[in-house]
Amino acid sequence: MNNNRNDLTDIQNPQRFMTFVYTGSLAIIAILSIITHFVLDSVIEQQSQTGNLVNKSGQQRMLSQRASMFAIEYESSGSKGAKELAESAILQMKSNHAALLSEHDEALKKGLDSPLSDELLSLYFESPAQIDKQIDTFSRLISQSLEQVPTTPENTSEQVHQEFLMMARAPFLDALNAAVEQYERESIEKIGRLRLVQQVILVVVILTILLEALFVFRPMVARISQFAARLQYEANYDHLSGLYNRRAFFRIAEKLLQSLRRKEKPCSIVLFDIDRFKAINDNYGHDVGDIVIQNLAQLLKAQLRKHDILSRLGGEEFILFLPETSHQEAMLVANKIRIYIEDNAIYRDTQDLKVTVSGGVANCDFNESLDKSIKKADEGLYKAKSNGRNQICYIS
Ligand SMILES: Nc1nc2c(ncn2[C@@H]2O[C@H](COP(=O)(O)OP(=O)(O)OP(=O)(O)O)[C@@H](O)[C@H]2O)c(=O)[nH]1
Repeated sequence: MNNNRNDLTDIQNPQRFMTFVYTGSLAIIAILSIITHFVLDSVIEQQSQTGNLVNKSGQQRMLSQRASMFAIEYESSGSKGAKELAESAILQMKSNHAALLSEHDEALKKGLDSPLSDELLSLYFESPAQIDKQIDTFSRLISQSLEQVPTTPENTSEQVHQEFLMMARAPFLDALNAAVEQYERESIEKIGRLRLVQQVILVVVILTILLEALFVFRPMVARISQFAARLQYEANYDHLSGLYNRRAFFRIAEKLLQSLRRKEKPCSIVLFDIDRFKAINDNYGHDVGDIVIQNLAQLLKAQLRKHDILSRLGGEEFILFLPETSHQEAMLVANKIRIYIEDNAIYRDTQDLKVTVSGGVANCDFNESLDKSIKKADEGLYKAKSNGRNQICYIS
């Protein structure tokens, strides 16, 4: 028990310490959870942003085909509806193009590097794709074609028609296809990187929880158990002798007495008190007095049966509850102990220290309380002291 006491005394304020450790650990988990939440949030945001880019770039392909298809229809039929649909497709195409390049334009305006990858920059601005330029040319050609009055086939500008048709079929469509594929590739890479970050954070959170369980919660639970064990020990045991204290003695003896009453079995009380203990303290010091108490406790314990109850009532006074023992038997036991103590040194240093004890015996009357029986034993002890000490007296 001493070891436990040493372990616990290093904590000045255990309640505050445990609250601090507990809330600190939970705070770390909370912070990591918040980070995970934000990373997840940004994965979702990125997913929707990249999805949007891929979608817009895909739309460009469809719009180029749509614009050329309705422009041809307008040329051949003069349908106003076809003209409007072609114009709307071109407008939508320009607006998508502006949206796809908005971040790039913004960065250039601020004198910063373009956020677009080298591959996309090349697709938009360099030969052979030059999407930026091709969109411009394509929309201009479509607009020119729509400006013709398509009453007769002769009015149709064959050259313009051929040009945008060629564009819509080959280089422009190929460039737009390449852009969609590039956006898709970049989107997969970006989300892959974020997923990796998210997985790393998840592993860190799980590791933190495991480490906290091992190095914070486990030792904390061990300390709480030690603390509870210590409290329980102190509530029931006398710190000097290691015997039951007065409170525990009464609780256990009362219970035992009730059961013996039911079985109508006898039991006895013995009170022991060291003779002239004050002189031991005065002559050898209080520390030696303490050792005498401890040694006597061990000696008494060694003399008793397993079910006998021994307690230090206080000072140099000990009490014994002997179940299934008549007062005659109790007198024999008490005298045997008294003689043993008288004959053996209780403390050995430069010289042997011997002590004697006086005792009082009473039987537990089933019609009386435990207190009353103890009082009688105390009268016996008083009598033994008055008669010259080192003797046991019985009071009926
Ligand atoms: N060392 C030590 N002394 C204690 C402890 N508890 C009580 N005492 C001392 O025990 C002594 C008891 O003295 P008294 O009650 O006068 O009795 P006594 O000297 O034993 O004399 P008698 O009982 O009449 O034989 C006092 O000096 C107390 O200070 C303890 O835990 N340790």
